[in-house]
Amino acid sequence: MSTAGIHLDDIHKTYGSGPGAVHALDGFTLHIDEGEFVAVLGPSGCGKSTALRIGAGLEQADAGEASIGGTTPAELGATGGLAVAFQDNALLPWLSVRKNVELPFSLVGRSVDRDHVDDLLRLVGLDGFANHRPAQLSGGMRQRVSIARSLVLSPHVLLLDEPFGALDAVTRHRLNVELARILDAQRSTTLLVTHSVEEALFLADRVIVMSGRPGRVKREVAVPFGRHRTKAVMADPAFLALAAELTEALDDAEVAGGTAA
Ligand SMILES: Nc1ncnc2c1ncn2[C@@H]1O[C@H](COP(=O)(O)OP(=O)(O)OP(=O)(O)O)[C@@H](O)[C@H]1O
Repeated sequence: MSTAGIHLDDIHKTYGSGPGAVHALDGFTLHIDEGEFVAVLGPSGCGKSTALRIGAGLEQADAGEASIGGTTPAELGATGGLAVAFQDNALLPWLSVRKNVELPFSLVGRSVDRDHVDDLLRLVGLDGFANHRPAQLSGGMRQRVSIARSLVLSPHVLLLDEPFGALDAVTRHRLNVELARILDAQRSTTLLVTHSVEEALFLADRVIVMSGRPGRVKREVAVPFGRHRTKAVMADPAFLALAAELTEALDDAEVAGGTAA
């Protein structure tokens, strides 16, 4: 087994009980190799975030096993080896941009690496905003702070739950390019939950399509482009063909599983 690969094995998860119980995952299995980037697509409510939260140790599976290189996600998270970024960027409003990005150092009891924080702020285009508070930033800028914070400890494992979902298309694409560049330098094992087929294909080494709830892996596509992708790849006939294939698989999953969350 790889040292920092993500292993979700035969995961079952039901919320609640009785007639109102929601069967979110039923035998969900996903293995991500060390350094690999996997994007997960699926109908709304199919259990994507549930799978990610179980992989992050934020939620317990009813049955099945979540492990990362032989340890539990919670143990890895406690040492800073695992980081999560959500769409709701959850910055602390009373702290500056810099202090928000530095926060994970104190959470794991490490001294702040100011040079690394400076590098990250530069990489996400926020070096002129280090002393601003979140309320003084646009939504896209706050999202970049959140991304920088998730990367600051150079985590082995990065879990991204729709981190760009609330952004306009132009900002979203720019952040996709920035993230790809950062992950080129810092090879975190990455799981991205997204609703965007193009985002999945632009960023990932492999794309998974889940079925409607209870979610299982329904389709899997290896992305045949190297890292160092530029916008031009999105016009490549192979990219367009894969985007069409994944969109169809997603439509089929919605029809088969219904969309009620
Ligand atoms: N804490 C919870 N309590 C009860 N039900 C929950 C909870 N979290 C998720 N669910 C339910 O489990 C199902 C799967 O939710 P989940 O958030 O994993 O789906 P998703 O695929 O990420 O959806 P979306 O794409 O809309 O974000 C949904 O029906 C949701 O309502």
